[in-house]
Amino acid sequence: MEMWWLGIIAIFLYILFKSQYGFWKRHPTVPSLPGRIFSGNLLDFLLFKTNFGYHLKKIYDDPAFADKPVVGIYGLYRPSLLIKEPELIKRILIKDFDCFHNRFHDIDVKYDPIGGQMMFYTSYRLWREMRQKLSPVFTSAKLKHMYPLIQNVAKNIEEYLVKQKSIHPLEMKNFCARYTSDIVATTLLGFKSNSLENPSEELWKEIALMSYFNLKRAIDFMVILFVPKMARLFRSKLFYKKTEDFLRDSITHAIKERELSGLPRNDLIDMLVKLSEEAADDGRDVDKFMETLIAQGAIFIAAGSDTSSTTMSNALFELAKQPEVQKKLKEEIRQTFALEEGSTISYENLTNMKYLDMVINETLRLYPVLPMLERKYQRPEGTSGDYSLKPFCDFELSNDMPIYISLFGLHYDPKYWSNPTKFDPERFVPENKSTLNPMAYLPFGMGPHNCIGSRLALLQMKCGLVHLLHRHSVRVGKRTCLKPEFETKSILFEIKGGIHLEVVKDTDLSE
Ligand code: HEM
Repeated sequence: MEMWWLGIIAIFLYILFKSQYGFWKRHPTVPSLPGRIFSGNLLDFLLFKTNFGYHLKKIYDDPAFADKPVVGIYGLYRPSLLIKEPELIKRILIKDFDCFHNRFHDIDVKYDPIGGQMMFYTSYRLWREMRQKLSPVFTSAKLKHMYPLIQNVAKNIEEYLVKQKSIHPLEMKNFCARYTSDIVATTLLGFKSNSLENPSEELWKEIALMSYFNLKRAIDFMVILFVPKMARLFRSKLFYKKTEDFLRDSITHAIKERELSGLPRNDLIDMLVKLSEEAADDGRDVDKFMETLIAQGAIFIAAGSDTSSTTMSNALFELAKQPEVQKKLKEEIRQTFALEEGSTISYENLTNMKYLDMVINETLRLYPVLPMLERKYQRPEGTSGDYSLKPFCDFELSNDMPIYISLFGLHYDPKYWSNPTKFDPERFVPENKSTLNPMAYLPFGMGPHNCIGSRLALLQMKCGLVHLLHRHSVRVGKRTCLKPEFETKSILFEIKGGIHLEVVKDTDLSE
């Protein structure tokens, strides 16, 4: 009898999935990939053979969809759209933001109050409040104020290298991650740490754990990305329990300390203290609101370190492979230091370094560390009807349909970039900028949801690279893998096994 039931359920599921996977066939105006039962178009990704960003690029590059504005895919069982046409991307990210103001992924706030309230994951209402209130942390004036703190950490890496042998093999991802972790400590949390000299620094260890994906965490991310409603069933949370406890304790501690000391530092914690006071004045439940504040501190720590250290180490990898580019950058660094006759570079001079800017832009093009953007269509309140993709495609998006934009695909598309696999900072020479299609280059996203920390990211990466390359060069060594593969479990686009280079004191370059 029970077998009968199982059989009926299996047939029911089969018919359901079959009808689901017929969606794009029923909408032939959209070119699409046929979906496989249960995995849709995600089999390789589900088997960890590929990273989701890389997987989307493969679909983007499929010759069957060359010159197509959109491609219909199945995210597991759900019909979703990959958008390729830059003008349509502009509509989704900017012009029609009121229809696309939420990302598709979702986290159950009751089950995961920290993950679910983070600015990156939360829904529109809380996002808008937090984005408005926290944007002032990243104004030019605030960054200028933070600059000496960043500079101290950057000088520290220079001094650390000076103390090493003349040829020093280093795994750059790890090295840069220690640097960005020390910057998070000083600019966001208000304390000094030195994870280069002291690898057992707690913050560094916790940040390293945040970017570590074991099988369970990789599955948790898949659930959050594709079947968010099942997160509770799978017990999927954004962070490991240990990381969550650390974030809760350290951010609460930093806020309480600052309240007690009353000494402002113009950083994130000052802003969180201010928001907590405003919440008390408005009669909000302060304890509950503290979780909301911790969530914002947590996303800044999580998003602030790994993205920047990955990009910095990717830049060093390309510089090591292309000594001519490195030479040109080092000449700019030398000239900029010479302007000030000392061991430091002012904020203005650093932000005026054109070639450094070009090198970082080109690194972010080749290695968009967050390789895709996502949104979902939601009817604005009080309206009815679906969203038409005309004149690009005769199709209407229905409510909640997921939308993906492949940064990795766009950044390598020969329609927008000549010789796209070549690392060539000259593409970003200021005179060329007007010829680039802004929607084909989106390393920090675009529109109201764009990266709130992009200016801090650029500042810390530039300052770190300048001090690293001030008296040293990087070169390919015996352990360097010149054809690297990418992590398949991580949500970020990271080189597998790290980036092994040799750091050479400039006087010893001839060796
Ligand atoms: C190289 C470094 C970085 C890269 C490439 C990067 C990239 C991105 C991208 C692509 C997005 C999604 C934008 C969109 O959906 O349109 C994003 C969002 C975000 N990033 Fe970054 N990011 C970096 C560094 C940082 C830093 C340093 C912080 C904070 C200290 C930060 C905080 C955030 C937050 C909070 C969001 C969500 C913004 C929102 O939804 O309103 N990121 N970032």
